[in-house]
Amino acid sequence: MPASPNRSLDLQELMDHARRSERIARTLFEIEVEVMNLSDSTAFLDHLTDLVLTRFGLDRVWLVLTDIENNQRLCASLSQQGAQVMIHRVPTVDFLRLVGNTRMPALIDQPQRFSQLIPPGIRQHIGSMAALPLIMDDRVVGGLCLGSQDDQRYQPGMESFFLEQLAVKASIGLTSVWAREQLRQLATRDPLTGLRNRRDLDDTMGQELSRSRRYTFPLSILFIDCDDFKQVNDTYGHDCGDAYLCFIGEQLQSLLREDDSVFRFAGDEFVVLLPNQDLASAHRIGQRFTAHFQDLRFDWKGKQLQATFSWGAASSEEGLHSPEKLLRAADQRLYDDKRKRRTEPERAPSARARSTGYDEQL
Ligand SMILES: Nc1nc2c(ncn2[C@@H]2O[C@H](COP(=O)(O)OP(=O)(O)OP(=O)(O)O)[C@@H](O)[C@H]2O)c(=O)[nH]1
Repeated sequence: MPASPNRSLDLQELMDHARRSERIARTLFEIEVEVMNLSDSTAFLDHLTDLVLTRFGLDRVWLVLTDIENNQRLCASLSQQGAQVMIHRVPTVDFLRLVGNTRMPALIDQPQRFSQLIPPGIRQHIGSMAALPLIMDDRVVGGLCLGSQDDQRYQPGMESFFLEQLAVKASIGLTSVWAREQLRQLATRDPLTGLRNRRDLDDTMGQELSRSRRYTFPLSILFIDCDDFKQVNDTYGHDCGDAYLCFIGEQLQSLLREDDSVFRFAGDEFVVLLPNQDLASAHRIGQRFTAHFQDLRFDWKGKQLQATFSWGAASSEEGLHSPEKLLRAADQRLYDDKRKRRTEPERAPSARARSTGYDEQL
């Protein structure tokens, strides 16, 4: 029996709908494949928002993050890594009041009523939007927001199956990439100072030495050890000692170029890696550190403490081509320096011998 005109139209509509669904499912799959192996949350979110924006022809895509504790660290990490994604912070109570805690996409065709969810600079461009809940460790941490100038594109009650899928994929992806990032952080960072740790130093030195051989440039290091640090702990307590180490780490880091890195080697010892710098420039940098700390005081509850340290330099240009040889040579020179400073204080006065006129000296 021939199909009635109405029936063939329904069938056509059905087929169009099926094709459209297939295209969306394929695009979602392609996006998932493109972001699944990214190694940090910045790359993941930058890439994801960019792909969603372009592949689905949206006008704006941004991230809303609530003020729960875990988000502070995520935000700090995103800003440190120079994330491009637009991030809008919203108090948790306001987010849940506007979007609800149903874990379903919120479809919004009256953005003026939801303006708190939209970064001020783009409010005039949003006619309708979808806020897809982002869930990490079973908590709503914010939303991936898709905005269109078209005020009909998202309307409450419309079919949202693919938006739900995108919300789940984004949540799973972000949770997994953030967990990997945290693990990496634990493995390579010193928990007290936040500096790179000794394990990372071993790996990085090996890589930098290979690079220095391949491209024939020197790799130099500075080994730094605080003077009389035990006295800081004994006099002012362990908390003060901890803060003192953080202070030294921050100061060293602030004095270095982008290519150079500072590591906490152990206790009160730090190592600075100077790729493409010869022994003479390592010496200049060591002297610069000493001069910088001479004029600086560490403030501990109103007491002004002077931080001093000894250092030794070593370089691959001296024929030291393994991490162990470089570290051993620099460590030996550091202790020569320390001994000299103690036996000949007038040549290199240590903090104990120096009169600074400040409240406290070490
Ligand atoms: N507060 C604090 N102290 C630490 C930490 N790690 C190691 N220490 C302490 O650092 C001190 C290092 O002492 P020493 O190796 O004798 O070094 P020093 O007192 O600087 O003496 P010299 O190196 O000879 O100038 C020890 O008392 C350790 O307990 C830490 O993470 N925090």
